[in-house]
Amino acid sequence: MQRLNKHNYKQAAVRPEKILQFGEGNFLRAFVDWQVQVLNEKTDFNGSVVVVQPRGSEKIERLNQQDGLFTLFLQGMKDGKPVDEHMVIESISRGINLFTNYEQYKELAGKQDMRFIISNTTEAGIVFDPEDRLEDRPPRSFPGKLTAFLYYRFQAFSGDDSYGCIMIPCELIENNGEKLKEVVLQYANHWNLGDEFINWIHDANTFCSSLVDRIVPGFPLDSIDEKTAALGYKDELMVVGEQYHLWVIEGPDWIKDELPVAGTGLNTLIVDDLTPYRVRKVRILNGAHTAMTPVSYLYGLDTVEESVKHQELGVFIKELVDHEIVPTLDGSPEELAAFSNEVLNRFMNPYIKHYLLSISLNSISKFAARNLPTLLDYVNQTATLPKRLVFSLSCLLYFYRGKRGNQDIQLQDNPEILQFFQALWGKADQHEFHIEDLVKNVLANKQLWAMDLTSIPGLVSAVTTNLLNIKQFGVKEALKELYGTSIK
Ligand SMILES: NC(=O)c1ccc[n+]([C@@H]2O[C@H](COP(=O)([O-])OP(=O)(O)OC[C@H]3O[C@@H](n4cnc5c(N)ncnc54)[C@H](O)[C@@H]3O)[C@@H](O)[C@H]2O)c1
Ligand SMILES: O=P(O)(O)OC[C@@H](O)[C@@H](O)[C@H](O)[C@H](O)CO
Repeated sequence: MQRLNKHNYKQAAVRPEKILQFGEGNFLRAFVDWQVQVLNEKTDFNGSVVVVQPRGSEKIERLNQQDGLFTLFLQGMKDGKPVDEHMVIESISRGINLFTNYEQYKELAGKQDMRFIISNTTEAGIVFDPEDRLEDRPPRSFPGKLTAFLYYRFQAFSGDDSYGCIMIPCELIENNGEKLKEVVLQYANHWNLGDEFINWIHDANTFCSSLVDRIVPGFPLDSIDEKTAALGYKDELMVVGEQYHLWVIEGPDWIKDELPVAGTGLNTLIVDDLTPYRVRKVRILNGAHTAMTPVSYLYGLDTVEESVKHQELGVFIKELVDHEIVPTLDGSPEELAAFSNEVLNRFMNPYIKHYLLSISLNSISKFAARNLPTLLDYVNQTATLPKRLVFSLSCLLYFYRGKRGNQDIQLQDNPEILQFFQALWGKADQHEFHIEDLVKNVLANKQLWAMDLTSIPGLVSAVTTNLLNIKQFGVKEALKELYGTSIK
């Protein structure tokens, strides 16, 4: 069977290269590159995307072997109806391998049409690396690469303000635009690029913060044979996402002229302040994902859909959202309720297998970022503990023991975190350590939580009780114990 590329499929329309994209991953392809395709189809945007890989190069080679083409499956509810559609995305013109073709990257910086710079380099990507140098081909970090690109552009146009860029980072961190600008300026100083360049960064360039929302489980490993047979070609870059999408971009109003999303049907908003959108999305959607993962996985389930449809866990998750997350948020209760219902419906998407194990990547820092603020707000507001969130935290500690029954769990987190838990559980399992000591050790670790959680009244005792029940009777029984009786 032939591979998807321009010879076997069709040559994509040649369009000016207006967007540089840091990230070849599933999410950006199913979200940004799809949106660019919609803009090209429905407006006079007429632009294509050049992709560079923030780390490594092997995926860029794969992208070029397919001439930037890939198949996107969008599956889920749209306007109240189930929709299962697929399309070939043609908006990527090429990928540049920064290790072998760095000159192409420098040349691109000098092209007049280039205007937008988009990134998704995970929560770990927007960092300063003092070892990076301008002479590196390429600098290691994403902001190092970006600063070099902006400097080549500044030089190519002799500092002309008309040739600045609009940066729209998609990393799920607070104030991603501001953070990115800060690190770029740090490099500009570190590399002594001069005041003129620094002024040009301020005056000619715009750094927008943005918030993204679309569930993208990625490559359809489970159904690849079936999908390949139906398509009639091989596609190593196939990607599956839900129908729902939201992109909130915090930036000046004039961006609407350059990114003409109005009237396209895209749920892309250009706003003055994205804080309310970010807080509710991260706390409700990501918070529920992260909180359900250790509970459901240890219960014996594998996917989000199974969890929210499960007789007992479905109730647990809904109550966790409705009674513990939502009441801590500012905003109209009706709007928050509508949003959380929509999220739970999206989790029930029958087309999408979203594996709990894939969500479990870096669960400790995710719990700290997505659920701990809720837990603290709840305690401050009610002077009681949110029992479901605390149960989730207890399951999380047990999850990091690395066993579901007799099966090993493929834990994915920083090696130091894994070693920390391994050492504690080793001692607890050998009875050298009481469970309460393990709990105190974990909750007191400021490197995990940026604070000492043992100071929260009653938390050590509640987590210890849960953990003893989980260890002795399993999650199912421990959950019943939590509710006092069996939950319906
Ligand atoms: N998949 C989703 O449903 C979804 C939805 C919204 C947001 N996100 C966010 O996207 C990220 C994952 O992206 P994906 O789902 O496309 O996964 P992916 O593995 O396909 O892509 C990850 C990308 O991040 C880059 N990367 C990883 N670590 C990096 C580092 N330390 N420095 C620089 N670059 C790095 C990789 O090179 C790759 O381009 C997560 O941070 C997640 O929060 C994902
Ligand atoms: O992608 P992660 O690993 O940071 O988090 C897992 C999910 O919570 C996340 O991917 C959501 O599906 C996404 O944020 C929805 O927009």
